[in-house]
Amino acid sequence: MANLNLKFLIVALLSGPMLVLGGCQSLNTKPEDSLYQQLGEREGIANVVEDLLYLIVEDERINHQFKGVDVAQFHDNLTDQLCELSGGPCTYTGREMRELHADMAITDTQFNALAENLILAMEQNDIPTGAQNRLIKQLLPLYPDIRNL
Ligand code: HEM
Repeated sequence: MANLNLKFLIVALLSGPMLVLGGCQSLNTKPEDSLYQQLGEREGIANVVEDLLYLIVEDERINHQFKGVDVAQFHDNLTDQLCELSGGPCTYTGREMRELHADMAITDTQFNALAENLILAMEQNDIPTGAQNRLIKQLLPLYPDIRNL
């Protein structure tokens, strides 16, 4: 998993699970639910971000990058960002993505590790697979800024 290519991850995330599990979604999710609602609104997103933080701390591929980070602020800002990106009534007020990550020399492996942990955190919070895929898709445009490309 550590060497997983981003493209492979995305293709796997967007095609495989959707095809295999897409049919199941309709059993427990109303099609008109917005992504924000499927994530459990701001409270649900805050729970996902909290679990993501625990997973980051355990993950030796990326935890060194987070030493000294203000955890409460990180939690608040990432929650607002995911809330806004999922169509919720939040406004991300933190610093711009490129500026924040510019000095971190983030690799593809590290980017994928964070995406993988976010998916695991969503799994832990019983977020439907289709909603997981849709959130990851919303994050893809941030990739060049976070990788400083
Ligand atoms: C889709 C991927 C990512 C998203 C959406 C994202 C989002 C964010 C957001 C919203 C913040 C602001 C939090 C704050 O104000 O404290 C932030 C900060 C930060 N991010 Fe990311 N990030 C991503 C990937 C990564 C990766 C892969 C790493 C390192 C492996 C990383 C390391 C950090 C660190 C260390 C900070 C704190 C910077 C500081 O306080 O100066 N991020 N990120």
